[in-house]
Amino acid sequence: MISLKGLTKRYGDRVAVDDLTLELKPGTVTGFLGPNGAGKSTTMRMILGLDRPTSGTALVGGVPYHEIRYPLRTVGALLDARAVHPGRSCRAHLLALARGNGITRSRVEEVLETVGLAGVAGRRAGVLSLGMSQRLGIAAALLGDPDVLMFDEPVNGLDPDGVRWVRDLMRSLAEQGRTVFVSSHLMSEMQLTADHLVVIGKGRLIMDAPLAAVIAQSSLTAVVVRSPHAGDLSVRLRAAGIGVERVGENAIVATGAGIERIGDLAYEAGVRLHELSTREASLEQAYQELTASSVEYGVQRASV
Ligand SMILES: Nc1ncnc2c1ncn2[C@@H]1O[C@H](COP(=O)(O)OP(=O)(O)OP(=O)(O)O)[C@@H](O)[C@H]1O
Repeated sequence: MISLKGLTKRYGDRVAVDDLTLELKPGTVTGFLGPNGAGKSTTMRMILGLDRPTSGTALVGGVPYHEIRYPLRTVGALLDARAVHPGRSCRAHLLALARGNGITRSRVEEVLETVGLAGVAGRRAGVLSLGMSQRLGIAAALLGDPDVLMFDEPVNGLDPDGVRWVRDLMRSLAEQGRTVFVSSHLMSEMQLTADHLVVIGKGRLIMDAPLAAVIAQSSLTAVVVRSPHAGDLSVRLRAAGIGVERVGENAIVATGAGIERIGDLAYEAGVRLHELSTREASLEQAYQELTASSVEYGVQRASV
């Protein structure tokens, strides 16, 4: 479990993280989303004791990171895959981390196997591809078999098989009851991986909700209705405050209410239905709506 209370970081007069209060639950993959510069890495760095909060607290399993005796056995993290001594082999890098945390040699071999680096364990970290470096970073995070795992952009540089492997790994870590906190800009991937989402913009919390709720609240999530009495039903739905768009003689797209409510209203109105289905927004669409006013470093959309 990770708990943030009023977590704030200022650099001069710039507020990188602004009063974040959150609880990240075990058994869940929580996706951490936000535009460039939103404060995701700074938040993760404060949880790991690498940056000092200006105010507020970040606790892992109820205590600040610096009070944890064997940190790698409590929280594993991948922040910057390239932050490894370039002259050290993969195995030597992991052995050095293991020694400081009371972790066995055999565990090093085990995680090398898990991340698919056993065959190149003797290779120097400095000559690894970005994807292999990511795998080494993930191995380091897994080393202490921790209950809490944090990954900053873990699929960066991975090929499609690697991306899928990370997705399956995150899911299985959560299924084992661990707390998994992962940042990414790849919305399609997050939609497949995360149960819960935390969205921030300009350091502030925008949303802390289950994935399904984030998608449901999008204005692009709608209910599609086909009925031979679409006109009558439109009047009825509008009277109930529901957004209605006619899309052809017999079809309606309704927004602002769930499928159950629309079905009930149709039933009450005695209107026969030939289709009642949900058209879900993608996470990408929901995310864009949520963060539209928080994008600092965006480019203007090209008009075609
Ligand atoms: N050491 C630092 N000194 C000054 N400003 C910093 C420092 N580290 C981060 N910042 C600023 O804090 C803000 C948040 O940065 P951060 O790297 O946490 O964002 P992010 O959400 O991880 O972005 P990205 O998606 O681009 O990785 C940015 O405006 C950044 O310029």
